[in-house]
Amino acid sequence: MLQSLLPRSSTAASRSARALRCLNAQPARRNYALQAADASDPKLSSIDASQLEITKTTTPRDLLPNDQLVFGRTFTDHMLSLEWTASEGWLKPRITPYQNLSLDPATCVFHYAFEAFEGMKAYKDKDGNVRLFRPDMNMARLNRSTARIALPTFDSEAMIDLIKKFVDMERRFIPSQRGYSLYVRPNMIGTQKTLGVGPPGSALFYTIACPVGPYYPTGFKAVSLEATTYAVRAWPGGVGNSKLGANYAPCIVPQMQAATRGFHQNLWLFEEGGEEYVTEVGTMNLFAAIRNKDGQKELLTAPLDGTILAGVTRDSILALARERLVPEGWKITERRYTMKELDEAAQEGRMLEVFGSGTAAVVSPVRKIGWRGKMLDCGLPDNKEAGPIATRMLDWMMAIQYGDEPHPWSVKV
Ligand SMILES: Cc1ncc(COP(=O)(O)O)c(C=O)c1O
Repeated sequence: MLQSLLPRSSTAASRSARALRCLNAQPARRNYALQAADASDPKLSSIDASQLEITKTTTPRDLLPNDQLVFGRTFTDHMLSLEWTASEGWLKPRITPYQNLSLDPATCVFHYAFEAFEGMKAYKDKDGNVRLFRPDMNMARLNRSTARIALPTFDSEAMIDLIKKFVDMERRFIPSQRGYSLYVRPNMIGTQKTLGVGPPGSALFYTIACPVGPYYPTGFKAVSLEATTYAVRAWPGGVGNSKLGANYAPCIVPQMQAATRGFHQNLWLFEEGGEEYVTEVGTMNLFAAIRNKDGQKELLTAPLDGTILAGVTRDSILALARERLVPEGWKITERRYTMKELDEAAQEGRMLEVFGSGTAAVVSPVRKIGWRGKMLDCGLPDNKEAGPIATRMLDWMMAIQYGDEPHPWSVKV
């Protein structure tokens, strides 16, 4: 047993030593986020983007009519790939025709879930320019995720350059209409052929992309959530703040069970000291707008304590709220809050609105939350599908994403 836990090479040994130092360096309780991957050996994370080799497809795909685009079903012509080995680091980047991977059945990703991914979007602006939204945030998060599972880290800037080149090659797949975009899925897997449990000696980074339509083709649709009280998604010291494939498969059964009771999604709680803290939804962070007991309007969301994903949309909404809602008298808070607190606010008529935030929908208004046999009314009038804050946030975010409002978050490819 001990043998199988030992690193396979001195490079792997120094990588695990660094990872351990990261873990041991965690200071106070509840600050479990791993350090950024800049602790890694620069030689093993550097990428030479100038070596990019491009092989264009000879069989370009037909474009689907916009109304037939389904998230994650149809992909573009090409993919970006980079292989990594523990002895050589990142090898020459390649853009090739989209193709199957060929991996040995003993490859470690299939057995021990060495996989981390990202989700980001490219938008076409009114002048035809293609724009990525805060790709630096996605790459920083992927580096944190891969570092957590002993996969290699990488030079974010060079990777963004490569992703820009890839997205630019696929620009014909991005419809010009407002609401459409290209969903970009960077992914990293451990590719070493071994059943030994240890840090992978080789890895593959690849990025694929699929054109997607507007999340709300006919306007907002508010959702219902069921607070899950019999299962936990993440816990202090765990990996809930990493975007690992292994975090998603276990969430499907509670999601299906919520669906059998008529809810759109389940809401993850974390119970501690007899309190049930609100954390996040399947693929969204959660915001609640309440009038607090002092009479002030407060927009609150769970803190980055290691148990939730640090959403790029969450961060953007917080920044916009601090810039644009605080002058209107709002208090913006990242703090732990409980179902009891939401229930009280709902009963006392202080619940203003609740919405999820994520790359897919930007904001997803919530009408009600089922919790321990109760149904919390989140404050939306029956004839409305979204509250004013969710509506304004969507407008503000889209203006930046589609380049209508010049902003440093929107990066031209
Ligand atoms: C678990 C989880 N929480 C939150 C989010 C929202 O993150 P982002 O705003 O970066 O899309 C996602 C989506 O990636 C997610 O999978």
